[in-house]
Amino acid sequence: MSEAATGLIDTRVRVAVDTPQHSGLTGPLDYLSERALAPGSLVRVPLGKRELLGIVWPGESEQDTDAALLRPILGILDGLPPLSANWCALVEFAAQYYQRTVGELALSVLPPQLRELEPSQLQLRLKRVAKWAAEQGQRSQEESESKPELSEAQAAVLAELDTLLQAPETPPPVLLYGVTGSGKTEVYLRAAEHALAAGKQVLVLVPEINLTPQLEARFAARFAGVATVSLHSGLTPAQRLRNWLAAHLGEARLVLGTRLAVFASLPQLGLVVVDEEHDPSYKQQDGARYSARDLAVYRARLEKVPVILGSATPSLESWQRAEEGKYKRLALPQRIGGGALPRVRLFDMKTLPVKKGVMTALTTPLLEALRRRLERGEQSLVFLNRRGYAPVLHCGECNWKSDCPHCSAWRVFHKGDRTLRCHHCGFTERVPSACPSCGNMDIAPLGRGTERLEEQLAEALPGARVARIDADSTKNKGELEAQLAAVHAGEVDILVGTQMITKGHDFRRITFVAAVNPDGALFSSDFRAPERLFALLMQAAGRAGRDAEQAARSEMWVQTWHPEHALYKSLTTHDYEAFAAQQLAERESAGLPPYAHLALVRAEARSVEAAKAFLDAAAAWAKQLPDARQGVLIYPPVPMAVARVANVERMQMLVESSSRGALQRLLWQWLPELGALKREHRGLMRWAVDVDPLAI
Ligand SMILES: Nc1ncnc2c1ncn2[C@@H]1O[C@H](COP(=O)(O)OP(=O)(O)OP(=O)(O)O)[C@@H](O)[C@H]1O
Ligand SMILES: [Zn+2]
Repeated sequence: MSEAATGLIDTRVRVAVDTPQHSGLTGPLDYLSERALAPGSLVRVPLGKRELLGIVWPGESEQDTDAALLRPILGILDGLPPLSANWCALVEFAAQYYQRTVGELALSVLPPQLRELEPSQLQLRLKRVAKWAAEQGQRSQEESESKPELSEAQAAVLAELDTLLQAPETPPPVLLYGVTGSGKTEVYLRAAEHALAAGKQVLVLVPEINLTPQLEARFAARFAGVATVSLHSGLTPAQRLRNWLAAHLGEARLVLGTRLAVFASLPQLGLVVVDEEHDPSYKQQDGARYSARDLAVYRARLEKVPVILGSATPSLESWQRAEEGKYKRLALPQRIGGGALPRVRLFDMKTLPVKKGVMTALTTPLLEALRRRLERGEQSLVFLNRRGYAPVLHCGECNWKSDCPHCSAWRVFHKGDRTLRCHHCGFTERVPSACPSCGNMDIAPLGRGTERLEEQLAEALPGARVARIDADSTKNKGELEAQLAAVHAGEVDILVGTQMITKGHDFRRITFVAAVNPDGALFSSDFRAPERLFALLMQAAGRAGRDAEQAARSEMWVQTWHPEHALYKSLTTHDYEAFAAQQLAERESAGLPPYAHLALVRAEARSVEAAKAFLDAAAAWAKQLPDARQGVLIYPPVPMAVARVANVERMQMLVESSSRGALQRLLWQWLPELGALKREHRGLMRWAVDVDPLAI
């Protein structure tokens, strides 16, 4: 030890650490080590007065700094194989593309517990993982469920996949475009089976935690004896570390997870699947605002493995790439067993007799339709994308409304626990018994959310078993599983819920789906709102008639004031392709993604003026960069849709270019300056950049 210490202490290593943003340190830092360390090794290093976890980063250290100024590393997490070069390359790309530092991103995607682990604790964890893997292996393959016979379309898709896999070059990303209920999951299972049999690890991404149990069960049933782990934010820190280690050590062969799983360490990765690839949840909304779908594609290319993006309503970005031939499109145009998609009926709200006051969502014809299903013993699903009892409470005397004192938003009335709750900042109070402004006792809810809809349905249809699934009804662990199980078991007649119930679930008994108030998104200022609405309604429709025997009489009911709208016309014919073509044409003529590339620079401050002053100054600085600004347009700052949250004013500035490269070049030169600029703007609290933002 002492010999090595004297002889080799000056071996330089580059280490990625999570340096605080204000430190101005952006790249990996140089340290001294007693011995050369493989890139990807985990080490403990000093930074200021602290001791941090770091990753030995690939690449050359800066030889010109004086070795006497460098500090030695403090320890090595022995027994842990290094992170692969591909993993480091993925993180490096993501950090660059989304404008973060490598160290920050790398450390933020590792399980948090890894940071505090003593070497002795690590040894213990490693032993436990080995034991867990041995137990998993004991279930015999024979316990696996039998495989269904493939439909013709599934077989054709798999044959094409096979050809792609056998070609010598890296396969292009595959866009699996399959209508709802067409058996996309079976394709994932078969593709996974191939990869597993070839000794590879498989990564499957799903958009939301609430879809993981169902998928986990399907994979577990098919692959008994194959060590499987999940990775998502609902795990305890200990579970997350264990699962991450299992994947990193190659013990877990199958990894299922939400967006953060795209960064799982998978030394033998052989296949990536992104289910419901259009889903907005794949975009991280704070910190490094990455798109897990896009990174999955990047990672697959890096590792030279196939990636399957599956959806009934692909994102327009992916669809466009398939149209250009950059992605290989494989289609499953029919439902399994020949079941039809539900007939879509647009109900024109204008045909209702005009009455004073709030319109009811439960129109007489809708109640009739629900009653018919009840009589036949069939299930219905009623979809409303707004939770709570009513979005606002209102006083008819003085016009008081339940606004949030801290946000530019209403507080939502939750009847169950008699609270007024702000869905933006969380500010919660008990419902006042009289108007806080004039004392009038008669304050009334305006509009409706799922809670009220549930109540009204139960009143209007006595005897019907009505259940509600939304973020409020599923707060506690196990509630969602229990509620879904009740639906599957036929213990529910009418299921009310938010978009949570429209995605992915393989409900077998539902023959009727109603969207009671979907118009809101038609006229939104966000150019992606129609795309999201269309996908949501197609997904919702997709929950009906999944059992081929009932498919013929399955129906979707859409209550709208705008039945003539092109979006609804495409919905009635289940014509995603027509909708996509129309939207893409609009986007092209308006110069919007995927024909242009966007970034948002956001600022948060105590006052509107401070936020605006910072963004104005930032824009002025960028205008001095003639080279970088080539072909890049910077728009004036505007308030965000919800301008004030928790007493913070939020503004944003759109940056646009038809060239991804030009946009990236500008951001690279520009953003490092904003740190210095922030110091000159005292009122500014935070700024951030969102590359490829989803919501504008
Ligand atoms: N080849 C097959 N033979 C019999 N049943 C099948 C076959 N393939 C899939 N299924 C069944 O068909 C149903 C629908 O399949 P799946 O849930 O995979 O559809 P999907 O395309 O993922 O739909 P969604 O987009 O709505 O999630 C499932 O119950 C599945 O078990
Ligand atoms: Zn609030």
